[in-house]
Amino acid sequence: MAIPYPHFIATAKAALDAGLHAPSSSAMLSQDDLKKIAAYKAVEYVESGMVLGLGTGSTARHAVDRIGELLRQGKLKDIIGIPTSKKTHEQALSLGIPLSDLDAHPVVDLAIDGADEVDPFLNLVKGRGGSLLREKMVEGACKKFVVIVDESKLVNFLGGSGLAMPVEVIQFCWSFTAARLQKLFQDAGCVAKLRVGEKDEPFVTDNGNYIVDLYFERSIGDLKAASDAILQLAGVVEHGMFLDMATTVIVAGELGLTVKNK
Ligand SMILES: O=C[C@H](O)[C@H](O)[C@H](O)COP(=O)(O)O
Repeated sequence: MAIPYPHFIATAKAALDAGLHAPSSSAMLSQDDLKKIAAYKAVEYVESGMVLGLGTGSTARHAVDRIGELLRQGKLKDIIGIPTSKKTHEQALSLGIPLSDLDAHPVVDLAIDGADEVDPFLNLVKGRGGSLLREKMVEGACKKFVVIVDESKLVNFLGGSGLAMPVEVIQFCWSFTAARLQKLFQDAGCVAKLRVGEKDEPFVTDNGNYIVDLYFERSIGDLKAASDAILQLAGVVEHGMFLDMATTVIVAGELGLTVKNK
């Protein structure tokens, strides 16, 4: 059940610190406000001394900002951040968050990150912003993975938004790999497209790879089977389905906050 904002805001110091005031109507909250509310709620899970996975994207950015702020205020101490992208690395550095990596810290206490889609079983699609491989490595190594979304990210089934399901592929013969991916899901009406960035050049990930976006007309059915089939293709590095990884999903919606636990 959703916690209505007036109640949440009256009881959550974090939201007040965020400069969010009890809304007289939900119309006062923008999508970015919702992302920020979810992010600040997630940061309540952070304790001094933790090794933290720092997510990527417009929602996770608020959580990283908040962690930096609490460190500056001395309300959090001895945090070590493991960034999931170059962009987050830069953001965390600029905030003075001490950073490390999985080589030095193979066990991560808690990761906080956004998602592009969340299904009713807390399976996710991630990577529409171009980060997925490092996210999957860091979030796969964490004891607790808190996902933060606004309610527009909720879907009945993965791929159900009609938007991309990203697959990171090596550059070599990417077109061959894209064709094989499309064939794999032809029953779901799959169309595979190379992601392009600025100047119509292929988008290149932090790891020097390309992304092939898969679009589905229908459900792909068994997600585990789909995941295994994708990963079996030589040329595929990783895909954006995060199955059975999230331990908590915090959803900020028009009517309030909902916390879903695995
Ligand atoms: O590639 C990007 C990451 O997977 C993001 O966490 C995901 O796309 C959600 O991003 P946003 O919070 O900007 O919607």
